[in-house]
Amino acid sequence: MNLHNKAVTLHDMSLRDGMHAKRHQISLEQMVTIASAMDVAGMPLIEVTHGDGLGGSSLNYGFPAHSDEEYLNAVVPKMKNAKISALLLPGIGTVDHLKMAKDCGVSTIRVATHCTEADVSEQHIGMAAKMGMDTVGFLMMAHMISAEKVLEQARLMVGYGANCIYCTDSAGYMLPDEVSEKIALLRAELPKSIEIGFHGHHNMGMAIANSLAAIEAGATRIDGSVAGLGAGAGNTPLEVLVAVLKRMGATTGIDLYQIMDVAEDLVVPMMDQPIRVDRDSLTLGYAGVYSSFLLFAQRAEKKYGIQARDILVELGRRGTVGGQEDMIEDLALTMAKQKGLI
Ligand SMILES: C[C@H](O)CC(=O)C(=O)O
Ligand SMILES: [Mn+2]
Repeated sequence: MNLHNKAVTLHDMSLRDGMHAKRHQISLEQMVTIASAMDVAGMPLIEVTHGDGLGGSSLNYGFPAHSDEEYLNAVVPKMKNAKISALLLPGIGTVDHLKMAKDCGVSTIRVATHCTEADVSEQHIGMAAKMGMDTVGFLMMAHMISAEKVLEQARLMVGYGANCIYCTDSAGYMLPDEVSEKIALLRAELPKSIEIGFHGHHNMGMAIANSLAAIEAGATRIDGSVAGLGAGAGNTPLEVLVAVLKRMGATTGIDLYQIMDVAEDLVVPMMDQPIRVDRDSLTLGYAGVYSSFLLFAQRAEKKYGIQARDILVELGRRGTVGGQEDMIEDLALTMAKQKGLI
């Protein structure tokens, strides 16, 4: 693979996807300290919001330690070079949330939909683009559909005004060949002015390999998390990706030793549990399940005595997608009744 002199924009998720792993309980001080250290290390883009994006605070998704507005107002003014992004899932985040984020100084808005539902992003993408924001269409659970279907949905988002399209492996299910196929088709068929991005999860141990496959196929924006802090087995560990890209001659603008230190000294000590490929997170990848379902399934295991792995396999078999968090407890209850446990 020849990535010599290839410029890659890395985008940190530890303070947004990592919110899932932290049950949305990151303090303002932790947000500011970690974001500031990443800024100094040269991280160009950092995402800050509830794990489920703007407006995610709810019984269904979990109540955070602070509101999105509080997090953004704490972090944005402290950034010297890094830009701050916010995620928005139409139906959870509203147009008012979008305006609030813009007023707080957010520069990049990432409008996320299930991979077959790009049509619900028209209003939010349209408004973000009109406000002059870097506007990203983020197609989640992209393993569930063919490359041609991803392209069809991406074209809708581009038509609404997105200047960048993400192929998102929310379940950490994809293997490098699938990433290559999907990214290559997007790159070949979308206008050259549209950037392509990839967001991976490490549930099958493939996050670095998949990110490299994405770059080789034409992606220029790659998501990851310092120390991998993210849902499931976490996101692509950025300090590792920086080291790999450096060895391959690609450029990220990030200082390797500084980002290693952010991972080791700031992010790892904040983890509530090790973020690793274990039997439950591996099951997410193997069965193609939305990564943020992990802690919900583990809580249901404690409550109803059904193994999280069995719950996750059944969620995969049923083809559940993001937004169906309330089904997890319901399913565990049904399984427990069937087994005569309650
Ligand atoms: C709301 C999800 O956590 C977005 C994401 O990071 C993914 O689909 O993966
Ligand atoms: Mn994710």
